[in-house]
Amino acid sequence: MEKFVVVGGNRLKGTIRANGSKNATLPILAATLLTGGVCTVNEVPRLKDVFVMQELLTYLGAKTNFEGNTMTVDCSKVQSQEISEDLMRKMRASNLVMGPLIGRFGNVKISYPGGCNIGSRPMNLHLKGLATLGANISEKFGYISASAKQLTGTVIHLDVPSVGATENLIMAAVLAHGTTVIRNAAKEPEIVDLQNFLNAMGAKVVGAGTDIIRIEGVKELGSVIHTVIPDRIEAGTHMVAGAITNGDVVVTNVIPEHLDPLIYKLREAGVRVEVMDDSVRVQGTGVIKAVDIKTMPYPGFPTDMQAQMMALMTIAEGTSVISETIFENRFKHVPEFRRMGADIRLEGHTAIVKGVKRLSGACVEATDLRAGAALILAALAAEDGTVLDNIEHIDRGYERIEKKYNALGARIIRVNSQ
Ligand SMILES: CC(=O)N[C@H]1[C@@H](OP(=O)(O)OP(=O)(O)OC[C@H]2O[C@@H](n3ccc(=O)[nH]c3=O)[C@H](O)[C@@H]2O)O[C@H](CO)[C@@H](O)[C@@H]1O
Ligand SMILES: C=C(OP(=O)(O)O)C(=O)O
Repeated sequence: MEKFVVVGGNRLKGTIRANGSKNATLPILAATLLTGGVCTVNEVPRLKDVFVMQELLTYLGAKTNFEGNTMTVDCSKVQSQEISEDLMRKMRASNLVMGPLIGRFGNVKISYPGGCNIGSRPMNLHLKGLATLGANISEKFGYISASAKQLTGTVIHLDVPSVGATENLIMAAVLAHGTTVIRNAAKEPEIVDLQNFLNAMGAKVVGAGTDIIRIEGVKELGSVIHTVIPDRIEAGTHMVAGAITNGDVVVTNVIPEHLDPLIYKLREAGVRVEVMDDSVRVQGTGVIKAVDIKTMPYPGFPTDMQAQMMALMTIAEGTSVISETIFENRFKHVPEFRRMGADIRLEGHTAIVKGVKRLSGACVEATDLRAGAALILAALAAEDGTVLDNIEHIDRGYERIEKKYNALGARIIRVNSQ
């Protein structure tokens, strides 16, 4: 078990590069299962979740090679086979192998990936969509089986714009017979990246980035070389790091448009944000004003930035109202912030954050990935030292975050604790 010891109070200054997007990489790696060709994927972040996806692909018979930030995957020898609980439970996003496996092989059996710390995260929309495409679905003893002689294109209307369901259904439909239309699809940039990856393999997908996606089935897909988009959530976290320490931070390798909801909120909060072609500069102005936040599907304010923004609001002037509308249990960081002196009241899915002058260091726990990142941010701004436990959650989504922040003037030490 490892912990972070964070010595707060240093202004972060300098340039920091965001990696390729975790949430774009995971479906893209799952999509390599759709072809017998060789897929080369650049800008793959070296994260725990990515290693789990690599392990899953290898288990299914793929040959993978991961050097630097490039992964090559050869799925020519892959067979669809039952994936057991121990592998599926390692990561929620394991469910993304479902669409490609049924699409290419006509059958898939996986253990339920289960819920997680931020909510119950059901799979009903994935399964309903696959059934609409013609799959027979059964659920028994925590396993989901789906099979179909040939999936057939159809119209699927999603009750809510689920990112994962949209991705799984696109991947299932690319080799289906005929045309599939997904309505009320999720519009996240990661779905556009998946579309670009699939089309480069020979698929015919249009509409990603809007709420109607049209997929014309093709007979087979081939080899591809693709570069993953920058991670807007990692970049956003670094931007808040600049703001919360009253620093001056340039974040490179970003697509600024993907950061719009955050850029506008930070400006509203009194932080200076300058947008360049593929970088953003965040400068503290000595004042942080309270702003209200409501998480929404893209292009709304991302739920994956809610905890980090709450960290900033804990030391804002005034009272901020933060509403979480995507996940029912994504306020587990609140008691941890309170340990650091934050003044936060919870009313259902809303947090009322009354800014305090200063946070103080404490022993706190990362309850999930973004909660952990948010606690690092709070600790950077706090008086005294903070000890942050359960940092394996943070390693799921940030590659050696302490190294990156220390290069900007932070003091974060990774320690082994038994
Ligand atoms: C690997 C990855 O890309 N993860 C992201 C993805 O997760 P993920 O794809 O799991 O999130 P979804 O978009 O599916 O979830 C959105 C909402 O839909 C609900 N839902 C989802 C599926 C379903 O079958 N039934 C159902 O009710 C969920 O409970 C949640 O309330 O999008 C989330 C929302 O932007 C992000 O927080 C995650 O970081
Ligand atoms: C919730 C997240 O990821 P996942 O969907 O993989 O749990 C996240 O990246 O913040």
